[in-house]
Amino acid sequence: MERQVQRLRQAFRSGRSRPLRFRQQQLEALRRMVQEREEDILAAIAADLSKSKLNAYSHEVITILGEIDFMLANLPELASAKPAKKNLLTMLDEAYLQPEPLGVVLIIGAWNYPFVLIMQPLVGAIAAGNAAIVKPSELSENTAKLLAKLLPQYLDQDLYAVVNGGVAETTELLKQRFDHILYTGNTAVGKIVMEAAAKHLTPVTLELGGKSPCYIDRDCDLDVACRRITWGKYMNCGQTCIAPDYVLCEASLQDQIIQKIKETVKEFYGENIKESPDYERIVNLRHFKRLQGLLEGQKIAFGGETDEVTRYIAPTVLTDVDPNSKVMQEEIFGPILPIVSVKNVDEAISFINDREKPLALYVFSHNNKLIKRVIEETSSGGVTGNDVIMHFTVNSLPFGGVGASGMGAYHGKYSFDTFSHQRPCLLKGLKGESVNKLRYPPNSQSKLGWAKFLLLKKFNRAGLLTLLVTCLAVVAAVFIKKYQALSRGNALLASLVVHRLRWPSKHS
Ligand SMILES: NC(=O)c1ccc[n+]([C@@H]2O[C@H](COP(=O)([O-])OP(=O)(O)OC[C@H]3O[C@@H](n4cnc5c(N)ncnc54)[C@H](O)[C@@H]3O)[C@@H](O)[C@H]2O)c1
Ligand SMILES: CCCCCCCCCCCCC/C=C/C=O
Repeated sequence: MERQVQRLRQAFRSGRSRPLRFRQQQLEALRRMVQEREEDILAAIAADLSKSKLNAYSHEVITILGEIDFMLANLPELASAKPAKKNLLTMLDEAYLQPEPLGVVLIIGAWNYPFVLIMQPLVGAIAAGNAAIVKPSELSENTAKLLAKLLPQYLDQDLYAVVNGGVAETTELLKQRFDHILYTGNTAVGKIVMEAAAKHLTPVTLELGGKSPCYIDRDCDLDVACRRITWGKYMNCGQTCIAPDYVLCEASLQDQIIQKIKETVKEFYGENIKESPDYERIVNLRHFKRLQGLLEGQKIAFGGETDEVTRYIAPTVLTDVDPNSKVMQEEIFGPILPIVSVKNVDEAISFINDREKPLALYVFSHNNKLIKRVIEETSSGGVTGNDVIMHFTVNSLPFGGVGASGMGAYHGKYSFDTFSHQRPCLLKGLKGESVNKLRYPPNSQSKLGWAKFLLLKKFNRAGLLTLLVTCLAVVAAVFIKKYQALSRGNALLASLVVHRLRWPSKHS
């Protein structure tokens, strides 16, 4: 592994990944890969998650094609130097921010959206001019194998590599020095990644999880709210980082919500959910058993059927859930939706704030003020009001967590920024030493006065007077220079000009 990282570092140092044309070519190659190998990609995702190819396309492929198109359209602007504001001491100089690639970056993906969670960060890393190693999740082994086969066929092999494997291989990989690590997965492993990164002072982006709450207000269109929640909760069989984890609402709303979600489940997946091409399965037996455990002792409003052989768990709603029960202690990451009743919005806000900061927060209400209030008085990675999941699809919004749900963010411009260093540059000329004397020793009270004026824009009367005299001296010097030049050229014309120049001074 050490040699692999060294090989990438050498290629990065050659400077090959930096020219914009090269980055564009690699992104175009990535797009070609997605288009030409679409069938293989959909088949791999389908095999990993028992997902229909249509769903694999709309959940994963669309996102990546959109991200590549965005980067290709915006790369020149994103990579360009941005002028910076200057102070009085540097107003004649050039100040700007120059984005530069970080070097060799590591991207570790999770299994639940195995293609998106590797490819979307990779697009950002390439766009920003880095070399990259990607480590797909071993739990989504079909997509992992396919990525290891396809990426080297389309991308520069010295700059981009795929490492496959589980804990042992990832542990070995994390011993190497990287210039940035973007990790997607659970919080416990996030801590392991951060600890390993700290040994090399490597910055990290941690895309973690958490329990994303969904508050439904009394003043709300429950039909619409329940339809949207049903879609976001049971998509990918609940195995979505930003799925609404649980519902908070007033007790009087519970029965209606249960009824409406039940009807929507039927509308979406039919009478026989097991037969629906749109309903996925739990990724493996360990997660299946974990989810079964979360159902124990709960009041099941509907759903709850399980089948170990196919790892099927029906869309399920739990009612009157005790906030201290197990299902409310860990991220569910499956098709189980607990409803917890609260007295009002104040109690909902306290409930959210008493727990770790979630990755997403959802509020449904006709009352915009209430939505804004919940946003104002809580914290979460992202928010969608009156819908779920959809903030993920807006690539002008950074995607990431806060507190226990992660740090840093990506998507669109934010991916480019995550994998770049914004290098501050100040370019000065070699003239202007008279001004520079102000900062050279020996120091004096008057120099300090100038420094205060130039850097803090603070001045006293004496300072103002000195400034006025200096300005006049500068103006006089310019006039004298002009006069001398003209007198050398044409004495007659010069005398006329001098006459004119003198004229206003009489009246000043
Ligand atoms: N924020 C996001 O964008 C996002 C997206 C998807 C999933 N998630 C979160 O991820 C979690 C589910 O993913 P998961 O963790 O089950 O996925 P996972 O099991 O696929 O693990 C994620 C990655 O960590 C690696 N890994 C596992 N154990 C490790 C160890 N001991 N040392 C080093 N690396 C190790 C795996 O090989 C894998 O590549 C959920 O909490 C979910 O909310 C977050
Ligand atoms: C025609 C339907 C288009 C629907 C588009 C919705 C796309 C949703 C994509 C969700 C992807 C979520 C990825 C989340 C990662 C965390 O687990």
